[in-house]
Amino acid sequence: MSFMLDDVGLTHGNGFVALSHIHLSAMQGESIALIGPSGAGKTSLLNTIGTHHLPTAGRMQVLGQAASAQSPASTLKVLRSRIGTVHQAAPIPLRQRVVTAVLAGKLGQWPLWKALASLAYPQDLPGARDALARVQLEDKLFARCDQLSGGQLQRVGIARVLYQQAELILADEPVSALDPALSQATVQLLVQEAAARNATLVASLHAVDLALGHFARIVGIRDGRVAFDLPAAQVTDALLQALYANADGSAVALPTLQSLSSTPSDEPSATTPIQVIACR
Ligand SMILES: Nc1ncnc2c1ncn2[C@@H]1O[C@H](COP(=O)(O)OP(=O)(O)OP(=O)(O)O)[C@@H](O)[C@H]1O
Repeated sequence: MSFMLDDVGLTHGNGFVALSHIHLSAMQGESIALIGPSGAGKTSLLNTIGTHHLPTAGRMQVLGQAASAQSPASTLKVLRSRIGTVHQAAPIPLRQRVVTAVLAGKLGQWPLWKALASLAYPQDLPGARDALARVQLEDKLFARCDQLSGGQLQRVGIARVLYQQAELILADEPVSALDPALSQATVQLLVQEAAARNATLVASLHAVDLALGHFARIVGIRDGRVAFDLPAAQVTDALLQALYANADGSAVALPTLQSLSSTPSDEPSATTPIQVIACR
């Protein structure tokens, strides 16, 4: 078992209930896409599995370890070093060099002396170069992060997780800053990487076609709850319509790679039809 959430709830400090009654588990090596409308709770769920938020209700186990608000900080620190996270906006100091940002993937696994030394003298140039080559950024090894575009920075965040070789990869909208072709290639890279190392991958995606095209298991999230948890081939158009429907029940066009890339805001276009090609 990679993780198990048993009736988990998450209430934020301001009293907002972001997640309720979540039952979700994954075997080691599974790849899962989280989909659902904006504000549904996908990021909250990923942050909870990653132990950055701890459940305020229910029980959670991650990588064989119980994780709760009562867990010792040292236990959570070790656990987090085994989890790789790709953020929507990579939390990378902009003055840092790309090589340092990638090598930071293993800071939690290295002894303190090596981690500190790596800040001044990068400790594993070939490893960083390899990871960057996989996201087509080999030539940016010594660039400063503030010289990169938003999409390049997002790919540096992905290279960092590839370098980390985590047992559990949590990717929160990992391709939101990439064009459709690069989005496809990058999601495929993450899925292939996880499969090759038997790592578990959970990715939240706005584009429904991207999720259905690359992931065997799809979890729909709405209003902080699991709306469905199904093999991609069993996710019907009716389920998707219900997942994304407006609060008054009226239908919306489903968000696709194409509609999202041609719409400046994160609102899906009202006209784009979706072509569902399920992953088998
Ligand atoms: N730290 C916080 N404190 C209070 N409320 C929060 C906090 N973080 C998130 N929320 C609220 O929880 C709800 C779920 O947010 P979340 O970011 O998990 O949704 P999401 O499905 O990832 O959305 P999106 O697709 O737009 O990124 C939202 O209403 C959000 O405003």
